[in-house]
Amino acid sequence: MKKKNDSSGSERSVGDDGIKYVAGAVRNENPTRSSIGRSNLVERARAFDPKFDISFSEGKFSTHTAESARRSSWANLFRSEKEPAFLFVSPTLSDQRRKSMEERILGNMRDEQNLLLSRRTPPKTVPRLPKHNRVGPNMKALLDASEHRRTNAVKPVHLRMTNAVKSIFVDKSPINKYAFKLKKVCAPKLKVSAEAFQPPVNPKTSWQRSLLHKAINDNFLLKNTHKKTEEALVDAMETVTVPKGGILAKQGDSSEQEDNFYVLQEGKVEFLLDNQRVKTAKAGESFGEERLLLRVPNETTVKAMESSILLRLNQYDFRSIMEKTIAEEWEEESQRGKKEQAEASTQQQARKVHKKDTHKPIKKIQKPMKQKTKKEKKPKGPELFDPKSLEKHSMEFKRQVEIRRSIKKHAKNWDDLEFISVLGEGQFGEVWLVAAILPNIDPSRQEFALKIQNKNDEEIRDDAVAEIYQEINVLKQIHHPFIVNLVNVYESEESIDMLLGLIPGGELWDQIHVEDEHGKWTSGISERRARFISYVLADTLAFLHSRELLFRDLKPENIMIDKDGYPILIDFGFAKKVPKGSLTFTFCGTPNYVAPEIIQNTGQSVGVDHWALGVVIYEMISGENPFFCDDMCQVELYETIVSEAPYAMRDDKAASNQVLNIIDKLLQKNPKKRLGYDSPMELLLDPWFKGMPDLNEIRTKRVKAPTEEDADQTLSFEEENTFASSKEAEDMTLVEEKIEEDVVVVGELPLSPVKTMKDSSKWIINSTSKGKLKGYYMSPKTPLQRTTSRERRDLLNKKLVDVISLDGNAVEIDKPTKKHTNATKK
Ligand SMILES: Nc1ncnc2c1ncn2[C@@H]1O[C@H](COP(=O)(O)OP(=O)(O)OP(=O)(O)O)[C@@H](O)[C@H]1O
Repeated sequence: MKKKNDSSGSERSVGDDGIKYVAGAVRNENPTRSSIGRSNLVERARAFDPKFDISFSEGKFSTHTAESARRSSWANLFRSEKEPAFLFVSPTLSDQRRKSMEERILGNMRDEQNLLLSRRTPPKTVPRLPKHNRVGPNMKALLDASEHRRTNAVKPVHLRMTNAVKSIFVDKSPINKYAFKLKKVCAPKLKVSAEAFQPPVNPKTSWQRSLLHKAINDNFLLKNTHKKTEEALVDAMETVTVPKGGILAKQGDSSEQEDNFYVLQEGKVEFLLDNQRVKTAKAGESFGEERLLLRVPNETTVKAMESSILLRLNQYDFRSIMEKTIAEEWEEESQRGKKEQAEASTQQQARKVHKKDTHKPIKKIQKPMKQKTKKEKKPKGPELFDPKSLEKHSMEFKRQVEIRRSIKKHAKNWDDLEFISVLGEGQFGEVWLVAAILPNIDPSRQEFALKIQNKNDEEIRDDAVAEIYQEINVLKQIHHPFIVNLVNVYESEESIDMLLGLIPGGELWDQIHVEDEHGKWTSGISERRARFISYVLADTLAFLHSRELLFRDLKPENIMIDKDGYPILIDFGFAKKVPKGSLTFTFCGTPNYVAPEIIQNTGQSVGVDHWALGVVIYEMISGENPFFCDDMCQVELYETIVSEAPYAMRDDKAASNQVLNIIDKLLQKNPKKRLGYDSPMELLLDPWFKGMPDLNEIRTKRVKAPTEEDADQTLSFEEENTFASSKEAEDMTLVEEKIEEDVVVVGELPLSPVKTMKDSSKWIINSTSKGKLKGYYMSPKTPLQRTTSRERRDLLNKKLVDVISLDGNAVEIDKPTKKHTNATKK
């Protein structure tokens, strides 16, 4: 084990065995016991994985309040007040993530910033259980159990933990999953409609204007705004002066008055975390961009270090200006497009007439031609879902209609339901397993899920009740085999409760992240299943989009798996009707899944769901989020989504070229270039879905959904799907040396020879048509991983250009049957 001291006194360790370790720690002078306990931590870490190593070093840090702890990630660094803190990183973490974490955490330690975090946030104390007068049989016991569950519950955090951390720190009770539940967010409603909004114009010098333009163009959130919008934003900013010691923002404050973005014109400000300076800003710098997006608590207090002049923009003005100017631009663009199209068609007609009948008087030619209504070209591909066709063919569909009718008759009231257990927890209440007796249905005792949503909860957002009604309205309109079935609605003074069809297979999240009996977590599902689930989801989204509905909260928690292994969409709280050709603007969704245009406020259309689908596919394959890193705060996450490519997928994950390609196409930053923007068929006809069963067979569930047990078949499900993977990760440097030894270059490689992974006695080579090797190769001796980083691919390209022979034996190469396009991730 090599150890390298850095200037902070923290240590970094690199294992000789090729496994990456990072372990650093700081502790204060009074290292008594912590709630976790250092030795306990080491012991548990090693129980999880004997190779897991942790080293410690001395350092100083100051005390923390629960508030600062709450705002930070608790995945990598743990402490409780006046007690030791530990930094550790899962050995399964990819190089890139590890590096980024190391830089952030150790870098921050060097800056003497305190990043030390608390393990738990305080339990929720507000009881939000149904009132006793509404209690059905056995409810008392359930209430007690539920109360216990609640007081012991770990409040949902917006961050994911590395698997290693999960397995060490999370106790094994069923409440644990709530610890990982991602919180959804939504911006407050605008006070006046953007159309009616009159953007303010505050006078400014030309010097101030250029300062603001520069600040806008330097800011990840604002830099892509159009010229007109940018001018309006500059106009709207107002000048504020603060004396030395004046407070611009208070830590933890989430009031409307603090929804401001600032550009510092003159002076200096400091950012205080629990009264300790963590950062300063000088003239020309900006801060507070997160407050333009959402009403979130301030991370720090911002205080003027000297008398300062700032330019300020508030959230409502920002959002209204964006919405107004972008909607206008959008409208202008579409009018321009229509005009150009009409002109082109008139000219074409005129040319035709002119050609045919040149002797006719010009006047006649100029007469507006009656435009032939061109039959819209039907895109090639499967037909979109039509509920009527299903009504005719699907027994299950008919049964649902009967059940809905029967409930209206036999379980009209809440009291007619039998409460069985809690199935899940939502933001404003719980989801219960309930049963109703329906005499005309076989069997007569039918089980459902009851989503209880409290109207008077003190934590409830202003717009949340409207959201509940919105969800009900949307679900009432749509009937689809893969969208949760709304059976009935019960309303009282306290809550609005939705009786839903029971989806017994749990959330997709639970299938992606699985804990075995030893507490070890594995993440990711087989590509075969991921492909099936994605195909069904793409079809379901196409249906919603054809109804002009955006879902806006696609994530593994909102995709349930039914008894047959099919994915069902739940939670339509953010679904919104957006007419074709229009945009919507309000920031809604779950941070890890929001598209760049949501963050940048440039208008949302179908692309936001396609982006989220890209993230979900990435997560199903890799078990990780493509943009989120364990110690990120929300602004960093948003910046990564807007500006950076997804993380390279971990090398121990099997992934075909096709899946990497579709992820790339869905995670296009520009929504107009994103797969599915022009037509849902683009998505359904993507090469990754080639060979999928007929959609009508799927919609009527006549196709058996693949299970994890079928995972082996994955590799032969299509000849052109190339796989190369090994579960044992190899250290990159070792692999590179072996390439040098083993590879003999003998000739030219014409096209893409493809073999399945099972045939691992041969090299698997996948090249582009130009003869450059890019992508997959393996041998029994050197189980190389699919290359994931561009530098590494380039390096290998140089080394493995033409035909490859292993240990002197010529490689048997099959003649390719099909030409492969775009074989690797760019
Ligand atoms: N029809 C159902 N069948 C079985 N379980 C369900 C059903 N609907 C919801 N659940 C469970 O309850 C959980 C919460 O439901 P849902 O996501 O609809 O609530 P929510 O209040 O919108 O949650 P959040 O706001 O946290 O996303 C789900 O994640 C799931 O585990």
